[in-house]
Amino acid sequence: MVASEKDFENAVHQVKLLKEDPGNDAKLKLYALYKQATEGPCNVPKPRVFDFLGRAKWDAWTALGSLPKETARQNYVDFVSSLRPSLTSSSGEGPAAHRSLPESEDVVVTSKDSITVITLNRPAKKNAITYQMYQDITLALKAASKDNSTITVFTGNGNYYSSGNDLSNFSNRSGSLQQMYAESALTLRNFVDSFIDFPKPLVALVNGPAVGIAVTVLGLFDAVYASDRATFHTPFSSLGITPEGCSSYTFPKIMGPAKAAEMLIFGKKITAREACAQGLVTEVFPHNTFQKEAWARLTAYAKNPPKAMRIGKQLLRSFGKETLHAVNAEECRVLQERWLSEECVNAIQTFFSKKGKL
Ligand SMILES: CCCCCCCCCCC/C=C/C(=O)SCCNC(=O)CCNC(=O)[C@H](O)C(C)(C)COP(=O)(O)OP(=O)(O)OC[C@H]1O[C@@H](n2cnc3c(N)ncnc32)[C@H](O)[C@@H]1OP(=O)(O)O
Repeated sequence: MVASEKDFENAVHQVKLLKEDPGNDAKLKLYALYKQATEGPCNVPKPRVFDFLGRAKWDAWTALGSLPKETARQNYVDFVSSLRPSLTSSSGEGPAAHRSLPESEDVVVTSKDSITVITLNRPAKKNAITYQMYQDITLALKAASKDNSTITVFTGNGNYYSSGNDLSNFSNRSGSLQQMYAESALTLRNFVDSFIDFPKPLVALVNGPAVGIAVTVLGLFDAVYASDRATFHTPFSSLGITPEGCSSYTFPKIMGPAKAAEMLIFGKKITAREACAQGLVTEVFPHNTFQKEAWARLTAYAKNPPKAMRIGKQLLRSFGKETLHAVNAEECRVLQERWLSEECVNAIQTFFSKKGKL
C-alpha cells in the first residue's frame, strides 16, 4: 500500500501535535524523509563544517540517495505511526495508526513467563534474514518495547542462530539499483536503530552458528548466552562489504581493537568459548543443556522488578546512544557504496554460482 497525499499531510499534522520531544535522531529522520518526499533527492550544497545542525540535517537527507518521493512519503507516514504513543489523543487517526506486526512465519513472536521471544524461523535457509524479515524484526522490537514483558529474547529455530543477511536480497528486488540500495540502507538503519533504542533488557540465546549481521548486533544486547555449538563469523571483507550493526564501534570497545580487527576485517571465525573470553558472549552452556539452563536463568531474571531493570539499562546504555546512532548512519552510508562495488557483486555471484543457482 502506498501512502496518499492525504495520509502524508495527516502525518505532518500529527508531528506538529507531538506531546513529547521524540529525540534528535527521530527529528532528523522526519526532516530527511519530509524533504525527500516533498523536494526529492538532496541537491543543496553541504553546510559549512561548524554548522553542526545544518550538516546533520544535510547528511540525513543525503543518506536517502535517490529514494523515490512516494517511498519517502510512505516511510514518513510509517515512522510517524511508530511514534504514536507520544502523540496527542486529539491528533486524529492516521491510516497506519494501529499498524501491528504483520503475520509472519519467518519471524515468530511468542510470550512466556513475562518474556517476549522473537524467533528467527527459516531453518531450511539457516535463518538467513530476508528484506521482509528486517522490517518484521524492527516492528517486533517496537511492539516488544511497549508490551508488558520484562525481558525480550532473540533466538533461532533449528541448528543455526542465523546465517545473516539473505544474499538473495541483492537479486530478488525490483526497481533501479540506486533506488534499491537507498531503500536497503534505510531499512538497515531502522533495523539497527531499533536495537540501539530498545528500552528493556535484550538477551540473545545463540543456539548455533551466527554469521554477519546476526553477530554484529550482539554488541547491542545486554546479555548473550550461547550453546557450545555456536560460532561467530563476520566474513565482510570476503563479501566485499564492511561492518554494520554498530560493530565498528562496539567490537573494539568489547574485545579490544586487535581482536575486533581479526573478526571484522580478516573474517576470523571464533568459537563460543573464544567469544566468551573476548566479552562478546556472557556465558556458554553445553548444547545438551543449553535451553534448560538458559531458560532457568531468564525465568529467574524476569521476576526482577521491571522498572528497576529498565532504568538500570538506561543508565548503562543511554550515554553512548548518540554515538551509536551516528556510527549506524555512517556504516549504512558506507555499505550503500560497497553494495555497488565490483568486489561485492562478484562475491555474491560466487556464492550463488557455487550453489548452482546462477
Ligand atoms: C541490496 C541489499 C539488500 C539488503 C537488505 C538490507 C539489509 C542489508 C544488511 C547487509 C549487511 C549484512 C551482512 C551480513 O550478514 S554478511 C553475511 C551473509 N551471510 C553469509 O555470507 C553466509 C552465506 N551462507 C553460507 O556460507 C552457508 O550457507 C552456511 C555456512 C551458512 C551454511 O552452510 P551449509 O553447507 O551448512 O548449508 P547450505 O549452504 O546448504 O545452506 C542451506 C540453504 O540455506 C541457504 N542459505 C544459507 N545461508 C544463506 C544466506 N545468508 N543467504 C541466502 N541463502 C542462504 C543456502 O543457499 C541453502 O539453500 P538451498 O537449500 O536452497 O541450496
